[in-house]
Amino acid sequence: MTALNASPVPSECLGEVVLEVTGLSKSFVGNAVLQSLNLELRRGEVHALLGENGSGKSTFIKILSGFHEPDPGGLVKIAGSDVPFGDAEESERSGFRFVHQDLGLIESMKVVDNLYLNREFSTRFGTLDLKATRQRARDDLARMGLERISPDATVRDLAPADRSGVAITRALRAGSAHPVNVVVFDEPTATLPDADVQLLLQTIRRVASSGVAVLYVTHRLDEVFEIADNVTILRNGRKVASRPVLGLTRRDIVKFLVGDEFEEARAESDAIEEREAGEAILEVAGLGSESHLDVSFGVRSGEIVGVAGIAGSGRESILGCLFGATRRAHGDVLVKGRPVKAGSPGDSLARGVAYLPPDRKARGAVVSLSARENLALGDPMRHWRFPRIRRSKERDDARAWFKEFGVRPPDALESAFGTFSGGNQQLILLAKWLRTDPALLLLDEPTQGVDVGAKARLHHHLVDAAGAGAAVVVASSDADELAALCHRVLIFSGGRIVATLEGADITPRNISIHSLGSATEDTNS
Ligand SMILES: Nc1ncnc2c1ncn2[C@@H]1O[C@H](COP(=O)(O)OP(=O)(O)OP(=O)(O)O)[C@@H](O)[C@H]1O
Repeated sequence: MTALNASPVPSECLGEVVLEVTGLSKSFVGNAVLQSLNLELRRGEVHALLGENGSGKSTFIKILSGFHEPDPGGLVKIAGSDVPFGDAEESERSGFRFVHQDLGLIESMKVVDNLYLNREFSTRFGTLDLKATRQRARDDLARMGLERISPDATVRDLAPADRSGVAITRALRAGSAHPVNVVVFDEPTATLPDADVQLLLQTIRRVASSGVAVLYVTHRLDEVFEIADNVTILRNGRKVASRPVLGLTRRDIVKFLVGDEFEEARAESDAIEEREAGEAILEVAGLGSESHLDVSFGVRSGEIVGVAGIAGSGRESILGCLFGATRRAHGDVLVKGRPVKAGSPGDSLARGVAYLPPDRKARGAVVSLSARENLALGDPMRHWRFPRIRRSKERDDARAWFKEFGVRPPDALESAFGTFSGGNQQLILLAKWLRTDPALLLLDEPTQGVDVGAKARLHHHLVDAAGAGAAVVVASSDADELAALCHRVLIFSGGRIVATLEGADITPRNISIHSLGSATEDTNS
């Protein structure tokens, strides 16, 4: 067995219970978000943790990491010893390690510096022993099967999976005084392109087989079947299932996840159908930017157009550029036949363009304002009647959107945006823009971190918006999402549109093949 730990676990210990969680609960101001959770994790297993948005997954992880204290009465034991609550150092000492979606790497620095920031090895004269530090980096990366990563590479230049690999290596680096027992991955593949997902899953498998238990939080069901031995499913803070993956079907898992809403969510998703396209809403001609070369396309009223492509293809930045959030070097963007000024989000907004950026916390919302206030930001004067804004009308309006979108908790209108779970934040932001009846809706990764039920509801709202006459453009790394939603899919590669899929040709497989195929041609040329 490969030693990832400073003190490797003998192979006969594989299968031993390493984590025991008993009766763990957590309430926020009387709202019970985790209720009497019992869970066991064994050495060598990958244990998937699933649950709809707001079901309590992050709260559980935050208790394990020492960030939250649970309600009295719960117990967490690791390798037989009680873990004290509310103390991050104790959590690390007990052998918990965490790899969050936000990897926490300093992108402008080298791999070696990220791995050992403030933990370099020193010579006997007290100076830094750079040679020894670099060798340790090489050894630690090799233990993870990541020999391909140079300690001297700058993190920014690494492929996305390798960036995750560096974060994992850092979490498990040798030389730590405390053994590693449980590694928690929080949606590690959410922002990874398909091609990188496999590489990362291999690394995670390797971590588990070294004798630690892996807790793997995800919304992607395919990954559960690919990597997990066991799965636990939370609904509304309660465990509804915990069992081996073998023998479960995708349908079983979805049923556990959404309960009775299952048939409803499916029916909504099936409602997506072809519609007659109307007048031209968006016309893009010869657009060029730092990441784009001569991009031209149009979108008509009633159409939902997808944008696909691997990382670096131009897919991630085209919508921001159309909206004016980033620089346009040349080319024209017309909305309803009238030119939109380059680099001017204000002009785009004035023409009825709404933009949902991919990074909702940094650019999409004001996290300290309430959900109601964030909703109102899209159209702040809607309830203005001289001499003031009618707050009760604004509240009624927000309540109706919460209900319409199934935001949870349903009565938390006045809670700070930052206290909502990731998926519910996304629903609130989408509602904020749909509320403005935009002519053109530009959505970057609209369902990242959104669970299956909410995703179907969100898609349903987009279909409705298109049905009511909006033009919708969705850039997504999720081929299933584009295939389920779009009338047409533009495939980007090397900053250009290299293929357009329509009708029956829009399948997840075709989207992936075209995205990757064009990328290979580009590399060869
Ligand atoms: N600090 C807080 N104050 C009040 N309520 C909170 C706080 N943190 C979380 N919650 C609530 O607890 C519930 C569970 O949230 P949690 O973040 O654990 O869900 P999740 O399963 O991780 O969801 P997602 O998949 O969307 O990330 C949510 O209803 C959320 O609004």
